[in-house]
Amino acid sequence: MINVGVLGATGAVGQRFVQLLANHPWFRLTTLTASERSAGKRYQDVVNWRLDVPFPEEVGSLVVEPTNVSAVSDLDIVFSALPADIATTLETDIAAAGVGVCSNASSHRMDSDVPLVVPEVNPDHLGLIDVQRDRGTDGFIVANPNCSTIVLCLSLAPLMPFGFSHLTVATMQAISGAGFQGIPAMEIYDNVVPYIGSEEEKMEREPLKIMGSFDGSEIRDAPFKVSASCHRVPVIDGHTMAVWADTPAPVAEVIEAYRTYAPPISGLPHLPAESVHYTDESTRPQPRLDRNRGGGMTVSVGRMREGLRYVAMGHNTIRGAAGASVLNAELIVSKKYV
Ligand SMILES: NC(=O)C1=CN([C@@H]2O[C@H](COP(=O)(O)OP(=O)(O)OC[C@H]3O[C@@H](n4cnc5c(N)ncnc54)[C@H](OP(=O)(O)O)[C@@H]3O)[C@@H](O)[C@H]2O)C=CC1
Ligand SMILES: N[C@@H](CC(=O)OP(=O)(O)O)C(=O)O
Repeated sequence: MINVGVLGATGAVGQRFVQLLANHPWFRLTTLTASERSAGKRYQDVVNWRLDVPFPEEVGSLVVEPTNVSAVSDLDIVFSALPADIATTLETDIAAAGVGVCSNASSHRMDSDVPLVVPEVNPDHLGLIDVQRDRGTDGFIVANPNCSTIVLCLSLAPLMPFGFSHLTVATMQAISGAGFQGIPAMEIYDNVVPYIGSEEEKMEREPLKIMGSFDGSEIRDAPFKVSASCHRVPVIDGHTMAVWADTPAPVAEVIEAYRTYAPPISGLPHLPAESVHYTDESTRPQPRLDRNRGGGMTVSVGRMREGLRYVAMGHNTIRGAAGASVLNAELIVSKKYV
């Protein structure tokens, strides 16, 4: 068993980490951290458990640690669900102390030596860990992308062989994406908010790195352009997006590619049976009906039309956040980096 911890374990993403790690077959969850407000108390006494799954009693008596290097320096891997401003320095310091950091935070995603990984899409980018280790530490940072970016990139995986030069995407993002304190009920109930700070910029640049090529020392960006418009909608979990790609590929061939898509990895506990599920139903995918497919790890795609136009949807705090990091860690272990 590999000893792991969660930074920011009381938050929206932190709770998902705890859900996924409490009974993990490879990882032993020994350490939970949060802010000074929560430190020193038992997790079950301090966490306001808001997930739609039962509280994992087995970790309830763990005492929450303050979030600092010494709290986690004897672990093999830490999962970071910290606000980005806190993650920036802390993740670097933890990696320098010899610990592997699998991060949800946006702080290091675009660093040239940090792999930005979706395991089914760019598992080879983990080679950047060796570039980080050339600096003389066993520790490393591996980031997972923004939650909307992950759903978009998985939905693109079967489409890549057809080629395109310009993507347009309009998102409908769940309120859990803003964190537990993120958006007041009075703003989102009976409403749509057509702005999410920095989200469009992330969706426009992260896919180019993820879909880029790795030559053993650096990533060369993929040669397409993304135009994004991001919107908050009154859905609890599940980011939906309408996508337009400028390819003349025949719809029937594209749908067949989705149906037969097989990722280049296997044998990881959180790899779902289907990473991308194509549905023929004209009113799907829908967040309420489809977000828990594959334990929340499957991205659902439908409404493929000439143009090429389609709709994609994925669970933002599982596939888009905690589940993405856990799958990254499983890939890291399977490739013997830990
Ligand atoms: N929500 C989502 O869908 C996604 C979120 N992310 C990213 O994941 C990270 C966490 O987001 P989310 O879970 O939504 O945020 P939340 O606000 O729900 O949780 C924040 C967590 O960080 C802790 N924390 C806050 N301030 C400090 C501090 N000064 N020192 C140490 N710990 C602190 C909190 O502890 P306490 O309870 O004690 O205050 C809590 O555990 C962010 O970087 C976010 O951008 C990434 C992808 C998707
Ligand atoms: N901004 C995303 C969630 C998030 O925190 O993204 P990032 O990890 O890129 O900061 C949303 O609101 O749905």
